[in-house]
Amino acid sequence: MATRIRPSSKRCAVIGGSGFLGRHLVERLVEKGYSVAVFDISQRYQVPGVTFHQGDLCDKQALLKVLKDVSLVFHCASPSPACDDRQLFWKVNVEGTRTVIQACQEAGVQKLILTSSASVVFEGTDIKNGKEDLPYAKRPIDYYTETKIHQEKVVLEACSKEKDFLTVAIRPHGIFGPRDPQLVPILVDTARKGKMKFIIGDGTNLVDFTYVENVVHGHILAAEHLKADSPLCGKAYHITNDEPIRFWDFMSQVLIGLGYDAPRYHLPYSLVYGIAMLLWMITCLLRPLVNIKPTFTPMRVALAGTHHYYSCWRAKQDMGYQPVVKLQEAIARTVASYPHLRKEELPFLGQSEAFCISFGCVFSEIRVD
Ligand SMILES: NC(=O)C1=CN([C@@H]2O[C@H](COP(=O)(O)OP(=O)(O)OC[C@H]3O[C@@H](n4cnc5c(N)ncnc54)[C@H](O)[C@@H]3O)[C@@H](O)[C@H]2O)C=CC1
Ligand SMILES: CC(C)=CCC[C@@H](C)[C@H]1CC[C@H]2C3=C(CC[C@]12C)[C@@]1(C)CCC(=O)C[C@@H]1CC3
Repeated sequence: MATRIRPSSKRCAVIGGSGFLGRHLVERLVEKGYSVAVFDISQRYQVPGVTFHQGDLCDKQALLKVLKDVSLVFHCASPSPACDDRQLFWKVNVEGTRTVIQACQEAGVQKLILTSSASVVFEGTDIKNGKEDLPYAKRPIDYYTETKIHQEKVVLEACSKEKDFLTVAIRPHGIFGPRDPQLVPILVDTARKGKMKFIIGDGTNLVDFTYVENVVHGHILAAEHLKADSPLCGKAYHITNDEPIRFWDFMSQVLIGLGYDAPRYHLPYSLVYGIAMLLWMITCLLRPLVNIKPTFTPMRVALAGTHHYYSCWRAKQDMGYQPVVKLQEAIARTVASYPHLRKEELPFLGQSEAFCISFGCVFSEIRVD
């Protein structure tokens, strides 16, 4: 019988390595002396020593070519939550992840680290210091979350010491940092349209925002601690900054840092959530005709108006996790990394004019892409 030669434990692949988190992860892995192969549907950068493989993770043959001499795989690919395309989420996050597992097993990969999401337990109601044993959301708010739940289950169930295939899921929350295509750009876009004048709810809700380097640190620690006799096998781990902050204070600090005004007028949470739900249903009905993308989706409103912060005690205990960049330093670095999103000086608008325009915008403007 032919014996399989084990690839070095420092040979790894990052599926989704062209993305925001993926690229930060690749850069850190290279710094730490790993040899890295990136697998992604698109290539967006080049790093010396990193090999790029363009392909769809639903294509097992394409994956096998990359995974054949790799012992460790990070899977951080997903369609953007903003696309709200149920079929695509199922195809990539659930079916595609099954394909990733099969390809890993066939290629002899020993460890798979999944980027899941703390949102897998979020149903739109308060979560305070949530632990990993909270049940999965029975009624997930959006299709993205629905498929992240299935994806995490599939990966954790595949963990098998007998098959020499170990898995772990990292659940970050609200990742931010340089090059993020989502949080800061959407926030600035919303502010530029005059829609960021309102605080949803009383503004006291605490939330986790996690700096990308801390998320990367959690992934690498997980990879290095995942062994057959370790408690990590088949488990999920919250990775946060461990400094919950009021959602609206975080938004205000980023906005002010970039030269925009902080939101200050309050709107009742249930009113905004109801309107967001109604708008979402209308967009679904109209979808065969036009693709409308409302800024305030039910998920975003729920995230903006409720407490949702998580304990990372399990990661501290099992893998020695501690955030490496504190929140205030992380916000300062992030703001400094977006000079192109700074506010350009515009003619002065009176406070009452600004209020009327913004109030109208929030509820009436629907963007047709
Ligand atoms: N951004 C956030 O706040 C959070 C993100 N996550 C998770 O972290 C992971 C990374 O997210 P981001 O870096 O923010 O997203 P991103 O959109 O920047 O990166 C995702 C990458 O996946 C690639 N991809 C998508 N479909 C693919 C396919 N079929 N085959 C191969 N590659 C494919 C994309 O091209 C992209 O490069 C995702 O799994 C996401 O669910 C979890 C919690 C919070
Ligand atoms: C209310 C509003 C329009 C605020 C602008 C910022 C939002 C776009 C972000 C605030 C919290 C973010 C967040 C995610 C996406 C961007 C935000 C809604 C995720 C849904 C991304 C994917 C996940 O797995 C969970 C994230 C939670 C926080």
